[in-house]
Amino acid sequence: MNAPSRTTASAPEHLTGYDLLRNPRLNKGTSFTQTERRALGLEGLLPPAVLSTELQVARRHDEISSLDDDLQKYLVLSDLQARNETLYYAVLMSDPAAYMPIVYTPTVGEACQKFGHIFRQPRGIYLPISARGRVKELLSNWPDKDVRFLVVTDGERILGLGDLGAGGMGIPIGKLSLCTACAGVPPQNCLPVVLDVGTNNQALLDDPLYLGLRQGRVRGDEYMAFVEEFVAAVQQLYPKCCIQWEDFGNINAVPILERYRNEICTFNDDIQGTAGVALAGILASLRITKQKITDQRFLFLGAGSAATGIAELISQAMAGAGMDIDEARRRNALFDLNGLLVTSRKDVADFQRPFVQDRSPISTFLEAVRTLKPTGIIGVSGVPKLFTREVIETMAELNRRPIIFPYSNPTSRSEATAEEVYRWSDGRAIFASGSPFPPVELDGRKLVPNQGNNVYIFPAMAMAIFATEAKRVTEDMFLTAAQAIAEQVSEENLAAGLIYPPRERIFSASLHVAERVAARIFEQGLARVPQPDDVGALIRSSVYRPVYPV
Ligand SMILES: O=C([O-])CC(=O)C(=O)O
Ligand SMILES: [Mg+2]
Repeated sequence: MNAPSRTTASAPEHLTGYDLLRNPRLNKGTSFTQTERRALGLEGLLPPAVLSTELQVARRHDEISSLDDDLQKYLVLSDLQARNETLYYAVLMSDPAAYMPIVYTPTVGEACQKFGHIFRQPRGIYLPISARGRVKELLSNWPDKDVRFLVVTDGERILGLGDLGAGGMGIPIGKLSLCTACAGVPPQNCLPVVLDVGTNNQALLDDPLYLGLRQGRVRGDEYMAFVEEFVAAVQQLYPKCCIQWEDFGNINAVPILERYRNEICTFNDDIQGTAGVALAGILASLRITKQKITDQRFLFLGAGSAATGIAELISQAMAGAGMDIDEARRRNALFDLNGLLVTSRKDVADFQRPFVQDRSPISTFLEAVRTLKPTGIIGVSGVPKLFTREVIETMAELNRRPIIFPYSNPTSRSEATAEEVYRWSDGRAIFASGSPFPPVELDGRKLVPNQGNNVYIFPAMAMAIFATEAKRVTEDMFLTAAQAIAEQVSEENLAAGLIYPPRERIFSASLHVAERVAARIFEQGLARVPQPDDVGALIRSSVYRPVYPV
């Protein structure tokens, strides 16, 4: 059944001629009909042929596939977004598996690194800390007045690439493109934001083309006051808006989430979204190994907020299966630059404490694997190549089907490649990486690597929140999302080692997740709309489709 669905909003004002062609939300390019051209003063401004959306999509597809440089493809797509928003989404949604690696990881990482050098047209809101006291005024310049989903970064930890300052804007833009393309959140309700508090990246500070504030990062009380002003302004201007925090350094990510999670509708994607996708992958892996979650032990490479976020959600799932929560947390060990996090270490932060092991220090990751005998290792270090041959071989000796998740992004930061992990484990590893890898041939078998990326979570979460006007985002919603992803993996997929729904089907998979999460939001009494009889129909009727306004 086709529920009525939202398309691009039609013009409140009646634009004509070039004003219409230059309005990306209303522009149809060569798809304007003869009647529209006559009525809207477009005759003569367009070549005479009228093309269907399908042909327009095919034209862009041909153009993009003829380019061999991914950054060029990224630029073609972002120019399209600035020119014809409907067509941009029609292109992305026509082949998400092909276009995600361009508008998202890994290519978006390069776009952020080169931001000042490739800048063309503005998108989103830039809030420099020099505008403290006027944040609401700046935010009010955004043309859309019903912002319901906002992704914000301060650029300090962009993927695994580090501090990219204002160049981090590429991330909120890319994440929100996927909220629309993968789960149908209407673009007119989305807002990308950068909090520009300076950068400590000297190469950027020395680059004449750098576009952010040319100063070191502001920290401490002044920083928090700026964040506070931002949150208050968002609350006043857009009372139904959810704030997604993205790619903040640990030093701010953890306190910001703690400060606001019980006050407003908000979540941190790197902590909670990544946790959801990791747990989903583990739940599906257990369907392959026929083991229980309470029999698992995980060792994390990296002990930042992504690691503790995943470790905590796994612990909650173990506790849900009957295990004591403290015992569950001890089954998730963290390893960082200074070794295993053990009780005798003096440099443990509060957010890491639940996972600290009561044993003697271990200084190498290989030794930690040998001693703790994990069933799975998860890489969230941002440092490439740390899952060495010995580490993978040891995991394969310890486990018939070792779980190996090098999650760091982009591809250049992955703890191991798919090919390495499959080769060193004789094809037995259950592998998922944050950024995509191509299929691997091993002894005549074709192995298809999984992409364990929070893209399976945050667009669906955004849609559930949008449709229900949720008041809060709870851990329980991420547990539900993880289960809703894992339950969609077919037996046939599992037999081929696949632990996530195929990316080709990410739209329908996300709508399923959104429906399950929305149902949970109603159950928890967190919705601000009346509970419908059919939550699926509510989701479907909230979904944006890339169809031109009539
Ligand atoms: O953006 C991605 O691909 C996943 C993510 O949140 C990160 O690595 O920070
Ligand atoms: Mg991120």
